Amino acid sequence: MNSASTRSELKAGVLALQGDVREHLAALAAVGVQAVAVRRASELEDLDGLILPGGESTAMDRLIRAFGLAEPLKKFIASGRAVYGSCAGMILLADRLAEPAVDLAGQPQRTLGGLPVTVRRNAFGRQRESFETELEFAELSEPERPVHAVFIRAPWVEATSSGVTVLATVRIEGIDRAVAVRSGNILATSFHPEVLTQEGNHAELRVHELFAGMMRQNREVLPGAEVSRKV
Ligand SMILES: NC(=O)CC[C@H](N)C(=O)O
Repeated sequence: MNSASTRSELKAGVLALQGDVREHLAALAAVGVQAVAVRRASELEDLDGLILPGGESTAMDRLIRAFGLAEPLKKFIASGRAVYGSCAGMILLADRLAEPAVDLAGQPQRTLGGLPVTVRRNAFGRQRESFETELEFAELSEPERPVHAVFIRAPWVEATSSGVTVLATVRIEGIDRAVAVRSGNILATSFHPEVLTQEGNHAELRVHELFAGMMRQNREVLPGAEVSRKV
């Protein structure tokens, strides 16, 4: 039997259709999690968790539909296993988009949903398309040490429903904008802790550690829940 609950090592997938897949695979490996690229529904079966990487959410949405992955991914998210979306991944996890992109046929982009928030794409405006800053981030190890956060045409969380915890904010024009949130098994950040700095180190590994902790906790909450883990 090859189910998540019978393996001692945590195993996480990174959706590998588009975006910064390699960086997330490397960050997971760096925190001691077995990491695999996911392109097919069958590859979701024995995972403890899944990362939706940064990239371009409209392109990812198109590829998700083209590969028949929308329903399997929605089921995975609903199964309670840990899911983490960075940047475009946050957009894909949002239940609602403030201003979804519209394709040539006039169709608004769709999301997978699961995270009960409203997300605004490319929210920081032209002057701040890409920037780096130090953030306070709740729930991380060494909470007094700020997170080095890299934002690239990033979204923010504009509104949250109850049950959503805001873990980090950035103050823009006097308003604190949520850039890291958690709701149950779902974690999302507007920024990219997985990217490499000029020194070749990950910008931040503690977010992936938090994600690994969510996977570990899940194993305790859902011991031997093989049936519900099947996607
Ligand atoms: N770095 C990113 O993932 C950017 C997200 C991108 N702006 C989008 O809408 O999908």
